[in-house]
Amino acid sequence: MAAISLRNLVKRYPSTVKGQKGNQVIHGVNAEIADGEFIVIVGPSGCGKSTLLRMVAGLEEISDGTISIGDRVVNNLEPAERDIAMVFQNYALYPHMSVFDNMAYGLKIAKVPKDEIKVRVDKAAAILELGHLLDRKPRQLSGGQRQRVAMGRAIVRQPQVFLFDEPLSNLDAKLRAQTRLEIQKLHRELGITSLFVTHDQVEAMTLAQRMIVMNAGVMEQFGTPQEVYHRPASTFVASFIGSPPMNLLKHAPGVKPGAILGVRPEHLRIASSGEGWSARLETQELLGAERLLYTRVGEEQVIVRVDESQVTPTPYTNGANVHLTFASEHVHQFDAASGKRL
Ligand SMILES: Nc1ncnc2c1ncn2[C@@H]1O[C@H](COP(=O)(O)OP(=O)(O)OP(=O)(O)O)[C@@H](O)[C@H]1O
Repeated sequence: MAAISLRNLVKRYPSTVKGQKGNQVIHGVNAEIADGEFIVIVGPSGCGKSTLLRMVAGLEEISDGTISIGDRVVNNLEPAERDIAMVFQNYALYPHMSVFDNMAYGLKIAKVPKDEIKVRVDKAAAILELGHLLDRKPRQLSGGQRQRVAMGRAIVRQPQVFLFDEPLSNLDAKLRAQTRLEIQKLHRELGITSLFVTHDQVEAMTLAQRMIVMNAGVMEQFGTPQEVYHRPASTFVASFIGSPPMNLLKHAPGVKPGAILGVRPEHLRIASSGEGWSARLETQELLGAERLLYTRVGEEQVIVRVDESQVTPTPYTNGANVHLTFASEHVHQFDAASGKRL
């Protein structure tokens, strides 16, 4: 196991057009990751999260800055010398090999003795409940089972660091939720420092001990899921984490000039009369246990999320004039120009 240190990390891809400047996709990322931590790197498509992970893995050259794993700077080390194991989105299993051989392959190459290989594969198979599938070929497995074999192959190597690149995105919603729990359990048992890339904020919130929120190659925030949800560092983080996203208003009553006021849909209350912002209820969606109310305050849309079990005896009527209130501790203020938290 090992800590990971990312210092002033920069990635520029060379231009494919001769004479043109390259494309910078990572802009000076700094992060100190403790030994044994589970870190999720989250952000929208194209924000640079895979590039960041691949730089740690040694699959992409580092343009500037340093990466350390444990007490070694790894910038110039080959992937095989970095003591990491990576789990990919497409599992990358060998189709002609059995589950056992897929898990054992890396160890065979590394010339680990045969009986030691058997001990390690059997142990990983037991942890992942793959023991009864060791003779099967990948095509005879379900997507979730293939995913576990890919994890097993990483575990048997007993690396210092696990790197996961969207490993759950090929699974259906139910299996994804179940595999999330398995990954959490695995991390509790093995305690190996892990970097996990996803574009899915629910995956990030539920798996991360701390999360790195990326936007256009910049680290917008590095914090626990609670910090990121309760104290988003920018309007980007505020609207990326949380569903539906935080309401961000420029013109509502009480918003200072040059500022943006943020309040989450779940922190707004709705009443037919009284104090607060005057709003018009335009439309609504019933999600089961919750209802989303789409209102308009002046020119701006404000979404309110209400718990269905607390619906008032008077039904919410589209077109009605309503009042929105919120507690002051739930208000977030951002600078309108930079988007940063004030
Ligand atoms: N080999 C390359 N050459 C040039 N540009 C690249 C290369 N690989 C990636 N990029 C660019 O770098 C940026 C970051 O890509 P990256 O794959 O890291 O994003 P991502 O956040 O992982 O996205 P996704 O979730 O879609 O996989 C993108 O703008 C992409 O177009």
